[in-house]
Amino acid sequence: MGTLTVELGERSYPIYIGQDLLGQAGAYFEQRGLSRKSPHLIISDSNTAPLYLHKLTESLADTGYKTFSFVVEAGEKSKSLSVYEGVITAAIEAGLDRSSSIIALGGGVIGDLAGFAAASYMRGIRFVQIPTTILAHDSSVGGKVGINHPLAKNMIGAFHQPELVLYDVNTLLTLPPREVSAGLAEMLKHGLIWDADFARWCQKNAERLLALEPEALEYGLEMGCAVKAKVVSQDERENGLRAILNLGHTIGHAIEAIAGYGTFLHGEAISIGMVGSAMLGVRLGADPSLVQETRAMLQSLRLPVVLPRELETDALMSAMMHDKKFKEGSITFVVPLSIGQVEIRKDIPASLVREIVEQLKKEV
Ligand SMILES: NC(=O)c1ccc[n+]([C@@H]2O[C@H](COP(=O)([O-])OP(=O)(O)OC[C@H]3O[C@@H](n4cnc5c(N)ncnc54)[C@H](O)[C@@H]3O)[C@@H](O)[C@H]2O)c1
Ligand SMILES: O=C(O)C(=O)C[C@@H](O)[C@H](O)[C@H](O)COP(=O)(O)O
Ligand SMILES: [Zn+2]
Repeated sequence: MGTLTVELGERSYPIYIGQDLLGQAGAYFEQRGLSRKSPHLIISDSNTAPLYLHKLTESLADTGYKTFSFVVEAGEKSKSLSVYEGVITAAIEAGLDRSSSIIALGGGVIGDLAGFAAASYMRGIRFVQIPTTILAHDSSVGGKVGINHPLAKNMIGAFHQPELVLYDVNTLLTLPPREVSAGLAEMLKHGLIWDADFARWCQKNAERLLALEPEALEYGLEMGCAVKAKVVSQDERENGLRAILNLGHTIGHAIEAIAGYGTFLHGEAISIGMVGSAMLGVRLGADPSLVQETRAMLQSLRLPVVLPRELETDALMSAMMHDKKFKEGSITFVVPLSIGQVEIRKDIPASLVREIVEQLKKEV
C-alpha cells in the first residue's frame, strides 16, 4: 500500500492507495479522529452504491460509527443545484451537526458534489473522499469542490480539503472500459504537465492500465496523485502554479457544456482539449512533433483526439469566455513546450484559439 501526504500545514491529509481498504474504513476514520458521537452522511450514486455502499457502511458500523446514506443518479447531470439541494436536505434530515462529516463514495461527480455540500453545510463540516474511479485520483485530491451551471462547468464551488483520501483500487475492477479510458486521460495529464518519463510510462503501459492490472494501476495512481499533491501543496488556491492542472480544460470544459453534460465524459473532453493545447504549443514555437506525440499517447489509452464538427465554434468560443480562467479580457491557457513541460500564458488572442478549434475538427 502507498501513502502520500498533501502538505498543507494544519490542513495536511493522507492519501492511502491500496487493495481492500474499504473494509478497513472504520480504522482510518478512527485514526483521523472523526467523531463517533455525531452521525455521518455517505453520498454515492446509482451505479456505485449497489456495489460498495454496504461494505463501507458495515466497516463503519463495526467500529462504532453511525452513518446515513443518500444516493443520487449516476452521471455528470447530478453536479447540479437541484441535486445539491437534495444532499443538503438529506444532511439536515440525518441530523448532521458541526462534528459530523460528509463521505463521498464514488467518482469525481460524487466527490465534487459531496465536497461542496460539506464546504457549505453549516458553513463547513468535515469531509472524506473514497474515490472509486481512476479519474478520481485527480478529483479526490486538492480540495476543489463544486457543481455545474448549465452555462459553464464547475461555476459554483469552493476550496475545501478532505480529512483523508481512502483509495481502494479493488473498486476500480468494476469500471466500464469507457470510464477506464476517461480516467487515464487525467493520469496522462499529470505526466504531460510535470514528468515526461511518467507520460511515456503511461503510453508504454497503456494495455496493462486498460486491463486494470493491479501493479500498473497502483503505480500510475500513486504517480498521478503525487504530482497533484505536490502542485496543490505549493499553490492551494490557484494563484499561479496550480493552473497547470488545467491542461486541456479550457477547451475541454467548453466541449462538456456545449455538447450537454454527460455527452462527453470529462476525460474524453480534456483529451481533445489536450490535443488542442499541443497545437497551440506548436503555433507558439514548440517542436511540430509535439502534436503527433500527444495524440499517440492519448490514442494508446483509447481516447478521442478529434473535435466533432457538429460542436459549433462560436458556441465553444462563447463557453470559453465563461471559464474561470477568463480574466481581464483574456483566456488563460496552459501551453505545452514539450512532453512534461508546460507554461501558463495569458496572452493568447481569441483569433488563435478559434483557429485551433477549427484545426481540432480535422480528421487525422
Ligand atoms: N475536483 C477536481 O479537482 C476534479 C478533478 C478532475 C475531475 N473533476 C470532475 O470529476 C467529474 C468526473 O469524474 P468521474 O469520471 O469519476 O465521473 P463519475 O463520478 O460520473 O463516475 C463515472 C461513472 O462511473 C460510475 N462508477 C463510479 N465508480 C464505479 C465503480 N467502481 N464501478 C463501476 N462504476 C463506477 C459512476 O456511476 C459513473 O457512471 C467531472 O465532473 C469533473 O469535472 C474534478
Ligand atoms: O485541481 C485542479 O486545480 C484542476 O484543475 C484539476 C482538474 O482536472 C479538474 O477538472 C478541476 O475540477 C478543474 O477545475 P476548474 O477550476 O477549471 O473548474
Ligand atoms: Zn479535470
